[in-house]
Amino acid sequence: MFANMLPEVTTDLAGLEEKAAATLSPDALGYIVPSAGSGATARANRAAFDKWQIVPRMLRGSAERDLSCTVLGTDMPAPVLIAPVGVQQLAHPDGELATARAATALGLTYTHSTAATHSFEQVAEASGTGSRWYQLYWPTDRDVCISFLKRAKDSGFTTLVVTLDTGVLGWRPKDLDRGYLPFLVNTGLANYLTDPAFLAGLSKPVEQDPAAATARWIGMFPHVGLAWSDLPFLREHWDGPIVLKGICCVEDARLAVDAGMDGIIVSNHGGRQIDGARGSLDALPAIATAVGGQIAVLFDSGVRTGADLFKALALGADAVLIGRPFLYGLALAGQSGVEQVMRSLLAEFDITLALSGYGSPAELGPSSLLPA
Ligand SMILES: Cc1cc2nc3c(=O)[nH]c(=O)nc-3n(C[C@H](O)[C@H](O)[C@H](O)COP(=O)(O)O)c2cc1C
Ligand SMILES: O=C(O)C(=O)c1ccccc1
Repeated sequence: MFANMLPEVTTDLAGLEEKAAATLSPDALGYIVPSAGSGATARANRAAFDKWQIVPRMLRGSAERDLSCTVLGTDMPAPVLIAPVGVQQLAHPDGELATARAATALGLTYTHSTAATHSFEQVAEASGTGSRWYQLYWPTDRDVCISFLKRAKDSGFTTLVVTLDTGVLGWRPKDLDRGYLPFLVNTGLANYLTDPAFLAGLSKPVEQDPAAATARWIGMFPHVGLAWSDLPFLREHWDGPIVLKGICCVEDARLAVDAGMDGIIVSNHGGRQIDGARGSLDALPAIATAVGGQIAVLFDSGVRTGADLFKALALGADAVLIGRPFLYGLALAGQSGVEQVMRSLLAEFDITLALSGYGSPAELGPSSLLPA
């Protein structure tokens, strides 16, 4: 009888990458798993978690834990979200639709990437009553930007996440050596190719001149010149909460507060952008101390296990985004794979809380950890 209780996707969260790697095409593998340059930032992300150890407390546990929380008006069953990840069809043919469905099934918030392989409207339908946020890659074309914001709002995306660390794609040798741009562009343009403002800039239908569509996208994606003074434009065109993604230091966190932002995501993009950047978790404590309580402080990069969730929350994160692990679940078993990975993460987190003497994530704090 126990045979049908065996998990389809491994519960070994730290071993997911190896399992998923075996199912991915060489293009997908080269794109999803590696990081920028020599991989130093990705290693720093993991090393940052190993610098902290959990201090378990005895005889004060709660028989029932309550993991729920509210972040920027979004109710969450646990302080965990699905990170924005582009081109998810590389991992599985159902792509973002499977991920959005899995998020809805678990009550988790799904964050829709501008570089998705399914459009706002398709994802909204798949997500149904589920909670959804929208991640903006701010196009240099003003009309396309405004159109994206409007479509996201009309499709029920409640919070805007603005990614600042990808003004241009990082130096990724594993992709560059395979000449990866065509597959990235061919799969990752769903939002653009369904956008009236994007299509209005093309002189021929896309089918007749796909290269022109690609060129238009390449022309508007890089946005290195963005400045703090550009942010009021977003307030004009977005009436919900706005969160800046990619914050790595206290100075920028303070500027986000000064700019009237509602939250930040402390993140180095999973090590995919700058090679040799500091570990994301290394940046978190000082940022949380400086601006926590004034704006929402979210975190990602390098989280792999429930114990990692515990550490990030103890160091001041209000909630944590999960990147590659859910993508590995998607690669292994589509919607069900995403659900299994996220369930495992949440279960391990709950067990870690229980064993350490906590009844809820809000009880975690600096005294929950000691330096290793
Ligand atoms: C394949 C892949 C594609 C990504 N695409 C996006 C994206 O479109 N927008 C974005 O803001 N971040 C993107 N990210 C970064 C994630 O949102 C997140 O910051 C990162 O994956 C967290 O690190 P982790 O993978 O170690 O959990 C992507 C990450 C991966 C692995
Ligand atoms: O690869 C990424 O990390 C990413 O953010 C991205 C950027 C452009 C298109 C697709 C994904």
